[in-house]
Amino acid sequence: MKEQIYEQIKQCTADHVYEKASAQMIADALHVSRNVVSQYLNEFFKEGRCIKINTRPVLFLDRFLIEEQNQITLSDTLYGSEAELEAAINKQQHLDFEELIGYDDSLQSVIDTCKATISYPPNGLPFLLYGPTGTGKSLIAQKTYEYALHQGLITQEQPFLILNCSEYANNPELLSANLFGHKKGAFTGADKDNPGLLKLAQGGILFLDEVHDLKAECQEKLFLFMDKGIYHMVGDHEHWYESNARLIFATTKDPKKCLLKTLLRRIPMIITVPSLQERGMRERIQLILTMFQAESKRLHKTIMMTNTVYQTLVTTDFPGNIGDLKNCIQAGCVHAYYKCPPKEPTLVVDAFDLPANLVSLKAVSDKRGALDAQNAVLTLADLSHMAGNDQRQGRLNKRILEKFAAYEEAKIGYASFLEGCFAVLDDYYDAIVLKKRYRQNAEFTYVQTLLKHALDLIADPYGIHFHNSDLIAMSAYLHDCTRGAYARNDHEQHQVHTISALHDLLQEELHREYMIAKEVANHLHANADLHLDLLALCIFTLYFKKFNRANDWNKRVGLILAHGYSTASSIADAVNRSLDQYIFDAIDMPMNVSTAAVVEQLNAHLSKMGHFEELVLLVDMGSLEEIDQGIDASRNINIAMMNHVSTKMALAVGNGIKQGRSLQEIFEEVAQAAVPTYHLIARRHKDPLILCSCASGLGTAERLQHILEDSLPKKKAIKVLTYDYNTLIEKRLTPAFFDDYEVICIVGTLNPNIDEVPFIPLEDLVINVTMDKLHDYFRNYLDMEEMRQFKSNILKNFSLSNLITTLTILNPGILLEHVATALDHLQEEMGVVLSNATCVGLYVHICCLIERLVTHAGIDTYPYLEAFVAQHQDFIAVVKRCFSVVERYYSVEIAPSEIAYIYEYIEHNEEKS
Ligand SMILES: Nc1ncnc2c1ncn2[C@@H]1O[C@H](COP(=O)(O)OP(=O)(O)OP(=O)(O)O)[C@@H](O)[C@H]1O
Repeated sequence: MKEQIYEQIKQCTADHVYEKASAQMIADALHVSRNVVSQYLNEFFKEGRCIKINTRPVLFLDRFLIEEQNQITLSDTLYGSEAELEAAINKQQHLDFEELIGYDDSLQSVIDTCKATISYPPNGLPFLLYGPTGTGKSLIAQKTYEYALHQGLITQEQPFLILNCSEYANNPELLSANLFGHKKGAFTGADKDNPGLLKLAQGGILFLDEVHDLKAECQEKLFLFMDKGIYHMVGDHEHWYESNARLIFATTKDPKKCLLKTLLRRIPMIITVPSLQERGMRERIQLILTMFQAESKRLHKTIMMTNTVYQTLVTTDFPGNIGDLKNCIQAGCVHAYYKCPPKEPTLVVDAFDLPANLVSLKAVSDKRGALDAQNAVLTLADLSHMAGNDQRQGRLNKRILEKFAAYEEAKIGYASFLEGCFAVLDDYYDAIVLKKRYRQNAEFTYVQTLLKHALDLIADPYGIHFHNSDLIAMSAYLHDCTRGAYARNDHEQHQVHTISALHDLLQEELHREYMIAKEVANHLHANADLHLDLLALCIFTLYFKKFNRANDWNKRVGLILAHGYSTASSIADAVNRSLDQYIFDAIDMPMNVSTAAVVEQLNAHLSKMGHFEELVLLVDMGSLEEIDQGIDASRNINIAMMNHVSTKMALAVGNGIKQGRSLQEIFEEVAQAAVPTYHLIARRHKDPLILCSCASGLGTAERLQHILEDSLPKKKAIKVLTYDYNTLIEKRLTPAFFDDYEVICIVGTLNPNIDEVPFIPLEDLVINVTMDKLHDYFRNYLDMEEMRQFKSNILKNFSLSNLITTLTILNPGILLEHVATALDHLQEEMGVVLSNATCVGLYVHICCLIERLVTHAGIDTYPYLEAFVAQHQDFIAVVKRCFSVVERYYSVEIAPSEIAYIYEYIEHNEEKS
């Protein structure tokens, strides 16, 4: 509802029917309560969207529309009356030439010349406006005067006077008398002195319209005045009179044919004013709009027109140009006004209201059919859209195309062409941003938000940054693109070839900016259905180049080519972002493509890249020679390649490119730094571990494991595992084992000699010689109290009898007795005395051995068994003898493999002793 009310206000403002912009009238129109409307209107006023005119009733007008229509910025939004508002507008305007439609387009050069000529020191120069009737010559002369006034060239007291020479075509004497003045009695009827217009225009401007009707004699007199500043009044040939009036002439006829050469020589500037036909469609729509607006204001009615009327007005070739068009519109409004009931607020002008000679009845009925089908009744707001917004954009497009035409015709070089385009964009920016000539309505805000999002997403990562005001200018352009399609297409139809040539040039020369523009265009199209046509794409490309003037992205291009779903693009994106510049493009390749396919993709990519001089190529794998040979040889470029890609490296290369260093230098440095270094960091927490491994077999080890587990105060903190003795000595501990465990020590019967891990012989635990070592090995894992407990448990659990009881299922007392006796025999027979520790070790080992044999789990493997048997026959025989009682008692047989281990014990004893 709120926006509906605002729309109503906008409509009333657009149509100049201010009296309908009161709360009551709007409430009636929208069938809502007056109070609701009033509340919203006051909100608009507070938000600064509406102007409030404190009359009775109070009126509300669309502030932005008023500002746009008058091309001003209002500081106040509250006025006592309409007159007060008008005065505020007039005060700000000081517009002079800007009031002319086409002032910065078709009339631009006309106006520039007028300004320059009238300001020429010391007193300005005369000039002649030449153009068909009704093209605005009188108006331009009038505006020149206002300009001179505003510029302080003349004062308020110094007038603008007009002499239309054609009015005196049949009475040249009277013309002369009016122009130069006359003395009393100079001719019949001259009953008093007349100073003449030249004198009256002293210090100001005298506009001599239709000057071709000035007789030769008069032209000569005028020539003398222009030459010497003096003249005779009619009837007084004795005195010379002086005037410093500035002269402006106008004619519809060829000046060379209708003016004396002498006079013509005195007029240094002949300014040709274009006909209505030459004004182009946009200006014509603007003219129609302002003329209808003027009528709407005058008649206090909203004006609409049928499509037929509109079509007629835009297509008819009016011989009397703008004057005729105006007459036609006025006549149409007058006709419609008489048909319209007095209280009807809207005036619809239809084809029958126009002068009969303009519209053939057939055409009317034909167009009526089409009209009904389209239900096309146009409001002035529609016209405003078609002409107003589009005008600026159209001008921008036109000027860019003019620059391009000059480039194509080799009148300017590429650099000047670009600079020229930037200047055009700057002008557009001035018009939109500095002069605040853009109406920031909801639709505009929407376009701006969309564009900002697209630019942040797409352009920003490439280092293209812009100010908010640039964004407003671009949004205004985009906004216009979405609107005045009608006028644009009409106007630019014949320029399709030029536009496509411009497009090709920019794609080639500004390839990267072009690609960004294209991405933005695709984004806008996909997300908001906004369509950028080819020319708009070119304008966006130029904008991006303008924001990025300092960098020549298109000279050296970087390309990352890597396998994987988004490897290359991710690296390129990261580097472009961190260097804040568009350095790398990326090609992502599937994992399993051949080098030939890579080269094919590469060439396809390069062919789209336009003109560049150096290519820096980073590929993740593949032969550089093959790639080099595959690159399209016709490209006249330097190539630097590296078959290695990482973000760090791409960053270093990118940095070198950004700094403008030579490719040789960049790559040398990068290659040197590319040698990889490595460092393994194992931070994972490993479990501390005691490993039990016994030559007496896994069973012994497992029992040992249980004793140790029982002895440890914190069972879970330190793990106890078993490991097969033979595997251990053959294969050692694998590195993976150390990855998982922190092996504190190996406890067992025989030393497996693992370098990295200390060994605690079982017997040492029994005979109690290892307490210091235990302290060293376990201090990192046990606190003082735990250590004390651990040691005391070891003492308790590792007494020989306890150990044997735990390790075997046999009667420990009998078993130990047998083993001790047998070992005593052995020492005797061998003539050796084994150390206490070795004995204890052998007790344990042999007890376990016997139990294994009893339980049929004997060890029949021993590395190098054959060699042992061959070399140690005697020892085997001695053992057999000494242990014959044991063998018999337990009904077992000690195999050579078992004897080999006993041998090792004894041999170690020798090493120890
Ligand atoms: N650029 C313009 N913008 C708006 N209105 C214009 C413009 N040019 C002309 N007009 C309007 O067109 C009408 C004809 O203009 P004007 O009388 O100045 O033309 P002219 O060339 O002097 O004609 P003539 O040669 O017949 O004297 C006027 O009502 C004028 O206000």
